Amino acid sequence: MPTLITSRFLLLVGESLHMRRGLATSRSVLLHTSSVQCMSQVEPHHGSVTLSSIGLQTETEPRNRSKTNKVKPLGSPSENLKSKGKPFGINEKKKTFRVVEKQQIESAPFAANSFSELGLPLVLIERLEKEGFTVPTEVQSAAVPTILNNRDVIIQSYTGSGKTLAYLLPILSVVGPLRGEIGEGDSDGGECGKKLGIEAVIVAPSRELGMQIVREFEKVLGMDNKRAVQQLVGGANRTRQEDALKKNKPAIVVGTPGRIAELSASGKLRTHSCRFLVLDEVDELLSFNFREDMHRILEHVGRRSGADQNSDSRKAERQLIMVSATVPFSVVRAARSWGCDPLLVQAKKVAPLGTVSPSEPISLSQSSPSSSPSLAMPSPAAVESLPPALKHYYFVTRVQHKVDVLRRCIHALDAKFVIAFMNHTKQLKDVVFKLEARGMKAMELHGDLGKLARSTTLKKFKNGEVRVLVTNELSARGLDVAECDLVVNLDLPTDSIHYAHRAGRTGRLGRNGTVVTICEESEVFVVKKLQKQLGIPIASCDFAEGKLLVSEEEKTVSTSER
Ligand SMILES: Nc1ncnc2c1ncn2[C@@H]1O[C@H](COP(=O)(O)OP(=O)(O)OP(=O)(O)O)[C@@H](O)[C@H]1O
Repeated sequence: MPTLITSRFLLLVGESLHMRRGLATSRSVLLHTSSVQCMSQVEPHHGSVTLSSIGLQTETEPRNRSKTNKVKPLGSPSENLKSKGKPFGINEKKKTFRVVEKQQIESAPFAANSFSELGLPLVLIERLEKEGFTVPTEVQSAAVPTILNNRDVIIQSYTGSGKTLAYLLPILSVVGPLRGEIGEGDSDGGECGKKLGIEAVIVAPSRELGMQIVREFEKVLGMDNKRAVQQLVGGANRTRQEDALKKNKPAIVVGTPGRIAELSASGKLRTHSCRFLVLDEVDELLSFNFREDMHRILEHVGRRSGADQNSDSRKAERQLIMVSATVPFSVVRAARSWGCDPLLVQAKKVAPLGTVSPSEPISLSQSSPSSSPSLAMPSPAAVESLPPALKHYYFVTRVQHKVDVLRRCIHALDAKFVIAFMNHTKQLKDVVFKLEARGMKAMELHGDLGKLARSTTLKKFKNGEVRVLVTNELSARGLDVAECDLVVNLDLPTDSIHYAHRAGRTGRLGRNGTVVTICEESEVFVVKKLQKQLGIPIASCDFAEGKLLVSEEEKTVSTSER
């Protein structure tokens, strides 16, 4: 064990805002607590890859959709391509944007200068501005024009990079009360006041994520238009949801696979004429757990009843949008089989899916019995699942000291919003009890809790009443708490995909964030494998005088491994 600040261990906390992802220098800087700043300016961007730059300019109408967009978006992407040459723009001047106090945006992923460059209707841009969204992120800059071009897509970009708005905006451009030209200002949501039925179905793997997506829609729609979107999540009162569907006639529904499939099977949710099907966290949705429900959804949403199952018409009826930070090859296969000439949209790249082969996974390599983490090599694509500003460390301790290390870690980093992940629900309570006994406000969040308890806990965490959220995989995907500054793995995640999603709860939208894995000596080899597989440095840490020390040797090793 190191003595205080030896040559082997250098102080870590708040160390270098410039040290990113293994670019560590051998400096030893002593700083207290995490850096605290309020606003940041985004540096001019280096430009993004455009449809034209990859030769997709002419592929504006890849299929014969039965429901083509009636409205040509203002300054549509194809026009932009011709007239400007750089449709998604290169920042020429510095931009400011809203950030949560006490956090700094280090590497904001903004590409275009404004949302108006993306071909969105004016009314929608005005709404965005009102809500403080002025500059699109890179993935939004790439995805919005591609989706407006009627293309089926897989959107893959790291956690917290704004993938929700990346699909929400093109949908709201052509569906619901904010849609362009014909429908502008028509709060009925339909041409000449006529309701068009459900036009977009968004599927998410958990209630929490479903509700979060609904809130994002509501934020953009505004108070007056909130009814255009309805949540259909499991655990909530089904009859009430059915009544609301009848009464409000929403254009967009967001829900979990079970509830959507259930309502669809009972005939209460008519989605045959639906134009958009979005699968958020698609790799999770395609897992075994959701197989039957997802099959029903993929078969029925956006398909006319009686349509020939074997014909291509099932593909032509709807636009399929798949979204995740981690896209294993199984998702590529599903996109090819359920979509029509899908494109892969990443932050700086739009490419045909045909270019992706099983040996080149888009993102993290899929763990399978035959591919142990040790065999997985780091790839540039794997890095794209994790926010660039994240720092990763691990502590070695005995199992009975884990909670104490967690507590000391929180103090050392002065972390205010902490998510601690465990694998077994039963042990969450114990951790909460121990933290509370030491005066640290903590609460548990897991699937065994009722809907009300879950949402109350989440609310308390978000508004700062609770400092530590002790949870399991339920919170690993999609959960957006901008202020979350520390993620702790009290139990090791099962694989690198789970590590990436857990880690992604911090460092959202370019903010700083720290991920600490607390493990036993016998588990260190797993951390090393994760490090290799993800292509990131995960440095060993210890405490000294209440501060975190990082092993300089480990940092060097990690850096060279990348
Ligand atoms: N252009 C933007 N300007 C400012 N804030 C934005 C912008 N786009 C998205 N955000 C905000 O960034 C946060 C993260 O967005 P979002 O949850 O969509 O990320 P994500 O990529 O889907 O993450 P995950 O992979 O974890 O689900 C949200 O709070 C969202 O409101």
